[in-house]
Amino acid sequence: MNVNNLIARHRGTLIIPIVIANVILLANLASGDTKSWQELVWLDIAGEGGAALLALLWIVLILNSRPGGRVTRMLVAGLSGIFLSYWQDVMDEFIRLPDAIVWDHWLESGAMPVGMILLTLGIYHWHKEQQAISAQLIRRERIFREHRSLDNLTPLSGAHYLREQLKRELSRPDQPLALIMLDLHCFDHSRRLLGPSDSDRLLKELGELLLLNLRQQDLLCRYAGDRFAIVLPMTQQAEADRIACELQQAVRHFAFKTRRGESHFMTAQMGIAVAHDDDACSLIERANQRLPGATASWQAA
Ligand SMILES: Nc1nc2c(ncn2[C@@H]2O[C@H](COP(=O)(O)OP(=O)(O)OP(=O)(O)O)[C@@H](O)[C@H]2O)c(=O)[nH]1
Repeated sequence: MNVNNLIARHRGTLIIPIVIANVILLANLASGDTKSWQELVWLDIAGEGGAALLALLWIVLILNSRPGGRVTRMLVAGLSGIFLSYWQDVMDEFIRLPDAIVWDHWLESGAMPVGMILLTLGIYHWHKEQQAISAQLIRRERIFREHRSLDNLTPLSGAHYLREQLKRELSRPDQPLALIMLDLHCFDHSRRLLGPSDSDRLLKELGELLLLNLRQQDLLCRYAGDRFAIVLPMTQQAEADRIACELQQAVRHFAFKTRRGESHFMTAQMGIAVAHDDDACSLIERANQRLPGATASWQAA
């Protein structure tokens, strides 16, 4: 946990419970008498003090794992209420307040339920937020399932994973399956123009772009170099043609930004094969051969 970073990001949110805790401490000291050593009940101090410290720790953990914003503020406000209620409880163990004072009871009994309500609302909105994030990530889930076969640049799965997945898909009888091979046009020229670092980033960003244009069930792999493979389960020729066309448009309109801030445009060529009594290798071979200018010997690394 980087404390400096945490303080820099959430200074405003952190400072409020700390200032209130100090005000409560001063108010107790100003209004009451300190208890003698013999009067202290150590079990209560440990229980209430421990609970206050835990609530404080939760605040720090939440701030450390979340960006700022409404949901984070709600969670912190809820936990702050719980923390301040326990904090006043601990004060009672050290300082005796006159019977005429009632604000300590209000603080002890009021801050806890208010804190709980705010925390519940915060958790509810966090859950909603997480659902939205999960919906975004679900398309990538297939890619991250097999970490062993990830390509270390993009990171998409490679040719080996592609063959495994094709074998699995082709073993299901009577289910149409299409494969698109997408090859960047003249990427060698782009690589020389952009340099190794920018051209690597281009491949990475292009992978992201392609993913965004695919359906949930589709699988994107980096077959080799500047060639991507897209497995389209339950897909006939017409649908595969439409998806290939959309991907081609997406690549064409992608304005990659170089480190110098210039836009670099690419085009892609497609080879589409729909499975008919194929095994994984023959389907890949046919899709590769349908790329414009393809040679039969083209193989993944
Ligand atoms: N930056 C970068 N370049 C790569 C990577 N893998 C392969 N390349 C480059 O990709 C280029 C592929 O070149 P070619 O196979 O000739 O393809 P092309 O230039 O697109 O030619 P056509 O496909 O015929 O249009 C080569 O220059 C490789 O060095 C990589 O991981 N990063």
